[in-house]
Amino acid sequence: MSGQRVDVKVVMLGKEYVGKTSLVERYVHDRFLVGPYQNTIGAAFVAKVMSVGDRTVTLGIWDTAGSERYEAMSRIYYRGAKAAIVCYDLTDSSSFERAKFWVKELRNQEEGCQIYLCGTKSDLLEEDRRRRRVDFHDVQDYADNIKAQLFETSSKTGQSVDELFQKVAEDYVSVAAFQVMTGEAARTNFLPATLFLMRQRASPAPVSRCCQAWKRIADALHALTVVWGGECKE
Ligand SMILES: Nc1nc2c(ncn2[C@@H]2O[C@H](COP(=O)(O)OP(=O)(O)OP(=O)(O)O)[C@@H](O)[C@H]2O)c(=O)[nH]1
Repeated sequence: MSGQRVDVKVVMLGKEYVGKTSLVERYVHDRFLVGPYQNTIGAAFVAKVMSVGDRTVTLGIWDTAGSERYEAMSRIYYRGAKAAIVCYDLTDSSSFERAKFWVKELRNQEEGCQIYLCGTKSDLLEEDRRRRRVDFHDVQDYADNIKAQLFETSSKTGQSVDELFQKVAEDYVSVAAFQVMTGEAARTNFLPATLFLMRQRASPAPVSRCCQAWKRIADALHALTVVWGGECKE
């Protein structure tokens, strides 16, 4: 990991053999490894620096093991993730059921995590349409329901792989910009709201002029303290 600062924690989830590692390999190293399948054990981490407009964003990608044997471990890796790429194999309907399992988990455990559904191995459908086992429209309806984005990719040809990760980074940048904006709004609204509260609290009880003057000074000092304290918290 070499202590690199990561902007977005991304976790890859999905049944074993759906092609999570191949997706990461294609995106990070632009290659497709052929040869005997090697299942991931535990999880693997890789960071990739990319650009979104004039911003540099570092994605920290956790590639988890799909085998149910490692399910408990995968849970550790999605903690605090800003984005989850939930993969299923377009030629294997059971892998889509497993994807739904992960979506449910994320919805229950990681509210702030943006979900990207990814149907893998689309090249196999190019070869033979009849191999499709997961209907595009069904998944699109499901994705709309859970407010997820849907991609169909091929790590073999590279189809839509860059687009998927680019979207993850772009969404991160726009959400971060939105948070800065709303943070600003909260700060600018803070002052008038505080003063309004101070005014409510300062409604005068019948006291002497001298007491009133001291009270005003005390209120003003208190208002300053509250405003100052609020600004420091930002
Ligand atoms: N044709 C084709 N085969 C793919 C594609 N992606 C992955 N595969 C193959 O599918 C098998 C599983 O790929 P992996 O990337 O290892 O799958 P995984 O989801 O990481 O598997 P686990 O580590 O067990 O969770 C390998 O034999 C890959 O070569 C693809 O886009 N097209």
